[in-house]
Amino acid sequence: MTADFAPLRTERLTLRLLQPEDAPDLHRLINDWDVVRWLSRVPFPYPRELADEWIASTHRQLAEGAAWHLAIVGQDGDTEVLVGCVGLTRQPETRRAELGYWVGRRFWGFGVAAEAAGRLARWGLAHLDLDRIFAHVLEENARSAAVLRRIGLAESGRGEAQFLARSAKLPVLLFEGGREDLTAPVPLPEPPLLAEPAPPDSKPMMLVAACALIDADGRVLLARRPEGKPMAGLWEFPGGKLDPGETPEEALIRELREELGIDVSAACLAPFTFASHDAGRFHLLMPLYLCRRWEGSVTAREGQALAWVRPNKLADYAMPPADKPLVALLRDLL
Ligand SMILES: Nc1nc2c([nH]c(=O)n2[C@H]2C[C@H](O)[C@@H](COP(=O)(O)OP(=O)(O)OP(=O)(O)O)O2)c(=O)[nH]1
Repeated sequence: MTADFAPLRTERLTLRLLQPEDAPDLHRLINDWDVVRWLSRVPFPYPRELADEWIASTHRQLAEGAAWHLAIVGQDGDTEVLVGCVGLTRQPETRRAELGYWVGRRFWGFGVAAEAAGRLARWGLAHLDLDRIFAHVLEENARSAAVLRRIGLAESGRGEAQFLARSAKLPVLLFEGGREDLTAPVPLPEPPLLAEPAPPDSKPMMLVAACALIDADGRVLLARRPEGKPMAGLWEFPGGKLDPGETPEEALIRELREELGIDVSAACLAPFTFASHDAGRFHLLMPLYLCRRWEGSVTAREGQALAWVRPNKLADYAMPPADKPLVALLRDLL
């Protein structure tokens, strides 16, 4: 079974598919008691053939959508260097996945694990059907617990896990987090204010215009919030924040052209309903329009995933909390 995966990059690292040629380096790095003693499912000594088998199995699991185990590689001049591995394993029948990683001893102390694990976890929440990431670490593994905290997971309890290399069940700390915990800190843009000046202790109001595009079959277009934005991975109605001085219709015409490459006229935007939602740091006010006519064909201009969804299937798509009441109204209408 062959797998395909576009490498993920971070400031210093690349996360890519493991290749058969990585086996000797992988074996050298992992066949080290100081690495293996912290890992639950890895034997010690680590047989050389196991490196080949493991690499082949990562391709199978990735092709099946069961797990994404990747090589962490760094750059030493022009040479690529294997540093460790990081993986996400889907828990069957849930929207949860387990995060795991290890880093070769000579690369410890540089923040590699947090950089790689944080990147893969955020990618998973943005691109796979996941809502929660969990992990466990040996109770005495303070270094790894610190990594998980640094990427945004919080301790959720205690348990026990079998540690193969130690032939023992040992106490572990459980960690868990969702997209609100794991989103990389993205500075929140200044929300456009509806009325100025606002009383000093009131929440800023963010005005966002959104549109349900409806095709000839009565399907609704949803777009997936890309990695790096707050709530990455959730599905939403196309649209965005109003620029200063814009009307909601002008903002939508601009956003639909920028995001989807289509031309819509104000006359084709029918006001439908609105969301008024306490979003924590601001209050979101979002008029939702319906649009059945546009020019051009809908294309993902910003690399975002798009889905044309039948009204009775809208509930299968995880959406921001503000959208929930809108979806119910839309389903009743269509
Ligand atoms: N477009 C859209 N935004 C939504 C929906 N539901 C919901 O809570 N929001 C929130 C998410 C964000 O906090 C806000 C939209 O802001 P955004 O950052 O995506 O907007 P934008 O396209 O102007 O983004 P940017 O230029 O600042 O990157 O509204 C929805 O269905 N569609």
